[in-house]
Amino acid sequence: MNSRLAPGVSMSYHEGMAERERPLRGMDIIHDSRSNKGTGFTREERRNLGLRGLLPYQISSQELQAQRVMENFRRKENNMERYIFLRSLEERNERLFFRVLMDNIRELLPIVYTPTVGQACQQFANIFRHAKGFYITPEDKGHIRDILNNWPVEDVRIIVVTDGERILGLGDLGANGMGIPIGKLSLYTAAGGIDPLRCMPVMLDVGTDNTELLNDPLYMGWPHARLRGREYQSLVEEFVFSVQDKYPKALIQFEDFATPNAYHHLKRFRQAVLSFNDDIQGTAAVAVAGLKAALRISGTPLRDLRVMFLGAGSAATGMAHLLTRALMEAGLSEGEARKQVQFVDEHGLLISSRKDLTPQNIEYSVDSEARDFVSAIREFEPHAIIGATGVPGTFSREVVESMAAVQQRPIIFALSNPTDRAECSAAQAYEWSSGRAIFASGSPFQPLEYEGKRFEPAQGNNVYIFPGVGLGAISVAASRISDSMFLAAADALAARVKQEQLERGSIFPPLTELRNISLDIAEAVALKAYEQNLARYPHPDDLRELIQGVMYDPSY
Ligand SMILES: NC(=O)C1=CN([C@@H]2O[C@H](COP(=O)(O)OP(=O)(O)OC[C@H]3O[C@@H](n4cnc5c(N)ncnc54)[C@H](O)[C@@H]3O)[C@@H](O)[C@H]2O)C=CC1
Ligand SMILES: CC(=O)C(=O)O
Ligand SMILES: [Mg+2]
Repeated sequence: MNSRLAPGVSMSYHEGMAERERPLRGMDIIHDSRSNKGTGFTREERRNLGLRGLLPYQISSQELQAQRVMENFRRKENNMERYIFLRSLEERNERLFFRVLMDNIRELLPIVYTPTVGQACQQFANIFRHAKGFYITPEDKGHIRDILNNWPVEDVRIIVVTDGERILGLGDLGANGMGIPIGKLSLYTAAGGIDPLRCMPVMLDVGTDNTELLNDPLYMGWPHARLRGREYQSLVEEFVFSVQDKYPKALIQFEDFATPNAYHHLKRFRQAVLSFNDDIQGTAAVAVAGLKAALRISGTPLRDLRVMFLGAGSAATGMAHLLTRALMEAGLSEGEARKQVQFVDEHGLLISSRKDLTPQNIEYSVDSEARDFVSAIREFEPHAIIGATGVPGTFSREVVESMAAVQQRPIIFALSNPTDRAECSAAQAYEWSSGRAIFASGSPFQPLEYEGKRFEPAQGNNVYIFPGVGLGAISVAASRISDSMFLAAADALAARVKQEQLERGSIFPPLTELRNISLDIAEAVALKAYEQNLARYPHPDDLRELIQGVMYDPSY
């Protein structure tokens, strides 16, 4: 039993959580999205809360309201309209929004998340209706702790923060990137069962180098070139330590930072603060899980696995790092494991003589005659290629055919988001490999038929990982997040893949299982936290029951 408690950290998840809630009545309750039930208020509630006369007569069950929402949703003409519709629903009736999202996750995920959320970020200023989330600019320097008091919640547990510089594969979107923390946190609630009240989306609005945005009169961010260097780092530092002071139990998820900053923040804060980088670490866990499931199809032992990454930025190097750990668990030395991983980036194979390698690249650089992607594939004969470039078309026909020539069941992960940035489509991967590819993509592709056989392409996205990691970490008040937790998360995810799914070529469990997947991952992460002496709450009698007990239920 571990009962080390940090200052400000109480003995259990619920302790200290009660917010000073003002009793609402009448129109105020209807205008309060957290309390509002719309036509769902019962006759008695209508009498007691001063609602008589303010609502149409009929009382709708939440199920009926959800049905009405989905009918309206499906009538919308395009995905942006659907996105706006869902966000507006959230502003009116938060519980109904989450009910609908949880019950229709397959249909709604591509709207609140990739690909549509990418488009929503690009048009953020045009579709803006209602402030959501917390914005920090360089003008707040020295005052961040103060202004955090403006946030109306006393006990925040999950913060997703971005500075908007690398939004999906769409580049620098400045303050418009706020759509990403908002979207990720919707999934923390829908998949990870985190009460939305405990979630805080944050935009570190340090400007943008996107001149199109700077010249757009509708752009709403701090209208300057990006703050860089020391001033930038010290703003991030002030933010992190202000959050620690105000919310000592909160987990900070860094999201969509440009790679040098992503690694800088990870290195700077991972030991000091409960935090992780989703693009580096969450993506890594989903990739390792996907690879382990794919090897069940191809029959290759994990210790033999050779992987070639296209792209050598935060996502790819994060995956390589965790994969190396997984290979070491399978019995290889670190040196042997690294030899089974290679990278190709926009300048070709990462060879030791190159002068442009980052610290994360150098350890994987090789001595080879091959330079371009296809010749590197022919020489290395990888079992898997994993794309994280943000550049569509980079898994060309020649690339896929080369993979099909060296492997009977080539593993092809085109992980870049949104859909129009994917390295190749599902149809291309199946067609160019004569139906032999084991395929996954960051954004969803529809099921398809190839030569009479039905394929259900899997979505290899960190959405399978971060909600469970966050839930597990905060359920036991972990003091930090370790690599072993991500390996445990990957194993918990891979364990949920059933044989019949593998037969349809799908290497991740159905998205409809996201809540149970997150629960499994949370349990695995929490167990690791106890094992590594990183949990600050005492060990409960039944860990799974404890975690399940804190999961948010939007029903009324
Ligand atoms: N599926 C998922 O869960 C996730 C997907 N991603 C996606 O991964 C992509 C990359 O993200 P980061 O690694 O953070 O970006 P990054 O900018 O750090 O890395 C991009 C890498 O691609 C390389 N590259 C660019 N053009 C290339 C080309 N034509 N051929 C080969 N390599 C090329 C660059 O040299 C760089 O190494 C994004 O599209 C993002 O949406 C990121 C995180 C999670
Ligand atoms: C999924 C994700 O985190 C990304 O594309 O950046
Ligand atoms: Mg991301």
